[in-house]
Amino acid sequence: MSKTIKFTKMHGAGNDYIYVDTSLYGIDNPEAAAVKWSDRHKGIGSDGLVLIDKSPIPEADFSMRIFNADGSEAMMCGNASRCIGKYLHDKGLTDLTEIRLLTLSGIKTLSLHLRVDGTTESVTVDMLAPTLTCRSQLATTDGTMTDGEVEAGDRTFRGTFVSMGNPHFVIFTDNIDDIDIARYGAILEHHPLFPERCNIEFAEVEDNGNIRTRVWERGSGITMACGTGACATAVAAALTGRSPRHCTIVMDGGELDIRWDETDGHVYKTGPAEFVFDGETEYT
Ligand SMILES: N[C@H](CCC[C@H](N)C(=O)O)C(=O)O
Repeated sequence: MSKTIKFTKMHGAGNDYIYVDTSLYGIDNPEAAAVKWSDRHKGIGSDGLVLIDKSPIPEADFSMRIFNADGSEAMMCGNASRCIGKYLHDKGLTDLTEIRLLTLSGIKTLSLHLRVDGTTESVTVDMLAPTLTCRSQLATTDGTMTDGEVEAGDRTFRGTFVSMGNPHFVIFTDNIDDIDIARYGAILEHHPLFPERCNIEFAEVEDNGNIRTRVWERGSGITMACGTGACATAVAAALTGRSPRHCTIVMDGGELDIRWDETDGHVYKTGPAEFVFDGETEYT
């Protein structure tokens, strides 16, 4: 028995997702829906599927789940969290401009920056503190890696592990355009070093201090931007002395402002959130 589902397409710096309010539409197989709907030729086309709901606990206002284009569920999505803030406010589902969002990696606070007409121009998200030691996500003896060597096919890369709930491996290079990201990103995503697979960032610190970063996302491949990846890149750059704790991450789809706060240790990410279109699709 099929039913009509209303969805909204949005993107954060080009990282585009399909958003469904599951307080209105039950999606009992989100993994399969994510695969079907993300297909850019036979489906709606997106980097994945984001489900929004009311929070089941009083400590948060709303909740989110995120599924990559391959159907795998992730702990968190930085770009989607900003779009959720815009979605909830601009669709009149809340008049809060500080929204507590429950995710699988904790409660993130979204601070909306509104235009004169009241619509959401950009959003700052308290992404909480990074995790630098995580034996379940990094198979080293101590669960950490800072500028460590990893073999990937015919190349050796040096990278730093940072978890923002979801795992990231940040590789700094002097020439980002010299790296075949589709080839080496795919190898590294599935590297035995990463028991839960991994998001892979390739980053080049530019003369003006900005960090140009391209990303191969776990479960979605090359995307135009990755919010948690931008946070991980900024943390890895500060950790290894390549950048101060406040920097701009320049991704293919746009720029994200990242600040790793010295006082509370949290990472604050500010960036755009764009509405693309509302649509309907059949769900069986
Ligand atoms: N591919 C990621 C989830 C999406 C994160 C990304 N799109 C972001 O903006 O943080 C993972 O499997 O951990």
